[in-house]
Amino acid sequence: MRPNEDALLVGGLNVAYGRRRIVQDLTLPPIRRGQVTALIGPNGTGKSTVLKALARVVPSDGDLHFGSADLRQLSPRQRAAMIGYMPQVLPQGTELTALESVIIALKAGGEAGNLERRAVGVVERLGIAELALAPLDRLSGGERQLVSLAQAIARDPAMLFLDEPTSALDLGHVHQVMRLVQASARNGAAVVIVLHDLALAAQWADRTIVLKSARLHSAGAPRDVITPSMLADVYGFAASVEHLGKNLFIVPDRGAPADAPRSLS
Ligand SMILES: Nc1ncnc2c1ncn2[C@@H]1O[C@H](COP(=O)(O)OP(=O)(O)OP(=O)(O)O)[C@@H](O)[C@H]1O
Repeated sequence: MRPNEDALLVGGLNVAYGRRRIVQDLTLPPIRRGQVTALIGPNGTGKSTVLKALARVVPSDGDLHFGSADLRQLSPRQRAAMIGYMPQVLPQGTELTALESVIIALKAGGEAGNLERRAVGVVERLGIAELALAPLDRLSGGERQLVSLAQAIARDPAMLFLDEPTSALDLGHVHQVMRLVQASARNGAAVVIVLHDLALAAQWADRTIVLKSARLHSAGAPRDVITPSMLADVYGFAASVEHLGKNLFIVPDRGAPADAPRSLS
């Protein structure tokens, strides 16, 4: 693959859990700096697995390049400095405070200086300064998600990979987080965000990548990709779709066949 200074290039990606192959020979369109790319698709279709491979938290084969950097060759410290990753399932069983967890995230990337002040700045950006000294295990699900996002963005990484970062958040926090995610992209990060909420993807994403059975189904601007035929083909869901500016309305078809349980892809 030719280096592209402005994009993350993913080619011929293979990921397995033990002997179970999940992703085979997946090539994605360039994931550009400065843009928010939404990764969408049904349950079990491989979105989190792809994100983990990009974040280098699971091993993979294939090409993963960001500019001239081969992501598969990065040391743990280089990886931590370049990549911010927020997992779908948040770690449990830690007595760390929110602030300590952000300081650790800064240290992992080799940051020096007054890390406490930096960490306070990060939690303030997310509006969770009052949680700074709370042990993580005593936070609510949504609060914990906000702290996890603080850890991911703390180093202002060049690549930000977020797995359903708003799934536990209320309406106000959802939009606060999406504004922050968009600002990271506009500051030059390549952002990939797994979302189930297609309206959110339409509102905030510049590009959309659709996975079906761990394969690339389609990609492009949300209004070009989120269409009735995609919903039928990928989700088995009959609906009409209206894009009004950045707002998306999905109206299920009347008389659509009664929902039979659908097997996971
Ligand atoms: N640690 C694991 N070990 C074995 N199989 C796994 C593991 N994690 C995920 N899988 C399997 O890999 C497939 C893809 O899972 P993945 O979590 O990537 O899907 P997803 O698209 O993110 O799903 P969802 O939208 O439900 O979160 C599923 O069949 C799942 O059962």
